[in-house]
Amino acid sequence: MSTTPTNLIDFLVNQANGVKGLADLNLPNVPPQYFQPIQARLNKSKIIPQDSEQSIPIIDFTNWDDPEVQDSIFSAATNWGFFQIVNHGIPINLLDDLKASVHRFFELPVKVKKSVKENSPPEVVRLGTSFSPHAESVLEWKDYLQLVYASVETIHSYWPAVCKDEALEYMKHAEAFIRKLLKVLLKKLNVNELDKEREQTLMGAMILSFNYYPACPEPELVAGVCPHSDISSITVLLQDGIGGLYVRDKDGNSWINVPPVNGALVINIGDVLQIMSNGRYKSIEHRVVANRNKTRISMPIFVNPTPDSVIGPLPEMLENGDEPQYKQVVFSDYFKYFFSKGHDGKKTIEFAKI
Ligand SMILES: O=C(O)CCC(=O)C(=O)O
Ligand SMILES: [Fe+2]
Repeated sequence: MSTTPTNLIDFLVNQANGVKGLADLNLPNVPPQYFQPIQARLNKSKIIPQDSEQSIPIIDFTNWDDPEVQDSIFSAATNWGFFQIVNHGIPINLLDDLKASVHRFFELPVKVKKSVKENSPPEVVRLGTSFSPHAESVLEWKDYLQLVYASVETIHSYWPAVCKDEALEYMKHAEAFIRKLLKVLLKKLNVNELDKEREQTLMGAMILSFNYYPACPEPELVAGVCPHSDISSITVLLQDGIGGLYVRDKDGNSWINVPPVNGALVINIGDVLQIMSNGRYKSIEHRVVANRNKTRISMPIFVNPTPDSVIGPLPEMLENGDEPQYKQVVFSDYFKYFFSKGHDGKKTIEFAKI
């Protein structure tokens, strides 16, 4: 019978087995390095039942120019910080092809993944497990591949062949959708034009991430992802049909499921847009639970500023005399701070608070 590898971090990280390699050993129990403290676990009493009044809004984007549609986006971003979009204009078959390519990538032999890990420049492709294995006290039950949306030449040189075409095709379509959505979100903050400089600040650096959560023998003890808010301006997430994403409720103590909706994209406001909107839009905490029987995948696009962008409340948000709640920060400093610790709820944004 298999046993837990003696040097777990070496097995997971250096040998590039990831938590998928651990799950493939079919151990009956989870190694203690994955045990969440009891008070941090998501038990049923903290989950709001699915049929309750409270659920994340679902918005049809077909007529995105229509003021009513724009109002519903504004209201979702203000009151929820999370919503789902259907009819976003990205062909459904591209979403399905992308999901298939994610499975293909993670099912590659470990030696191939190890070579991806060792031979890719980290500013273009990163393969990893958990969140910050060297900085966090408890590991997360997740592997990931991050593909930076760089120049076409760089993409062709470094994105892994098994998923390159699908990922690139998806990103080309997603980029057009993201520009429209940001236009709406900014228009509602009295910013009528998305000039080149603002575009760089809002969406100058995008990362497509593949998250892989293998089936877990003891899901109640672990976290797929611990509570955190994203540092992006927005995140555009495609999830498969398994489910497992939860959003913190306004009351602060309970969690609301984001149910998989076929063909939908889950949008959440990130810290950058909370800061730029001077707190009008909310970057809400979310987390992922592991599944006992099934592997789950999700594919977020982190729509980030370029590293040298300076982030702060938009002048338009201070015109009527409102006090700024946040100072100006360089995005690369904010990014470094986020990764210098484990996932830690809404703590990162303290870095920018006045
Ligand atoms: O897998 C998910 O549904 C969400 C993942 C997530 O929150 C993240 O990668 O930041
Ligand atoms: Fe997230």
